[in-house]
Amino acid sequence: MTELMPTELETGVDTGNGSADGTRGGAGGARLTVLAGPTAVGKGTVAAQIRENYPDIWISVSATTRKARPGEEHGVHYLFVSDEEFDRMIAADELLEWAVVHKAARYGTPRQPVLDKLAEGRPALLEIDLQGARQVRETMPEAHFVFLAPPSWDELVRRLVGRGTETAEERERRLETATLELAAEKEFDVTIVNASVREAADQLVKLIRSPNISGKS
Ligand SMILES: Nc1nc2c(ncn2[C@@H]2O[C@H](COP(=O)(O)OP(=O)(O)O)[C@@H](O)[C@H]2O)c(=O)[nH]1
Ligand SMILES: Nc1ncnc2c1ncn2[C@@H]1O[C@H](COP(=O)(O)OP(=O)(O)O)[C@@H](O)[C@H]1O
Repeated sequence: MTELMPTELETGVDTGNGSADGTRGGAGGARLTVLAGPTAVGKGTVAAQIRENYPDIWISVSATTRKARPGEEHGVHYLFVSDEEFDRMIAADELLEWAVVHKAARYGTPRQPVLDKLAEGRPALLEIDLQGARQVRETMPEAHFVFLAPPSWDELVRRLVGRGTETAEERERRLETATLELAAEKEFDVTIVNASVREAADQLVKLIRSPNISGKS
């Protein structure tokens, strides 16, 4: 695991030399980047910032069995599917990875769109939980694995409470999971500390566009 400083990130240069290893597109040297981190660290916020400002980066739309929240659109934020449809996707081997998250609902990454984007040479980003990141590491070890960390534990709790989308009981459960997730930081190639959303997003974009980190070929 490497703690990347902004100056190191500046040096990430896309050589345009793609390879045919399945995780990098031929034309643009695009590679899959996986972003994970504890609940409420700001994964969704950083991903939204990238979606808005860097349209060249493709962000995977996950399938989920959870209900849509007000303002969420099918096909934009998630593919909201029934339990039966999720079962079918698993049985048909359509998911690159999937997991039950926060003991609440199932989430999974449709495989084909990811492979299509990488084949086109377009950089692709998955914003998924730790269990999913571990599965992708098994099947696509050449991907970039990026851990988004909070500036401190207290700030993580403040963000979770401040978001106001969970009950006190759900928050307790998420914080228990967060303790385990923070301990997994060392499994990742790079850590980005999400102090400022803009800076974290910019650092992540540099990584997404960079063909190599941590000595990966
Ligand atoms: N394994 C896996 N986790 C996912 C996927 N999509 C989203 N997640 C994770 O599911 C968790 C819950 O996401 P969400 O329902 O948007 O709630 P929130 O991020 O806590 O507001 C987050 O930790 C996401 O990273 C996916 O396709 N696979
Ligand atoms: N860098 C940051 N500084 C302050 N607040 C942040 C930052 N990043 C995210 N937040 C806030 O923290 C809360 C959790 O962010 P969210 O993106 O929902 O987390 P996650 O997707 O990791 O669960 C939200 O209220 C969001 O506005």
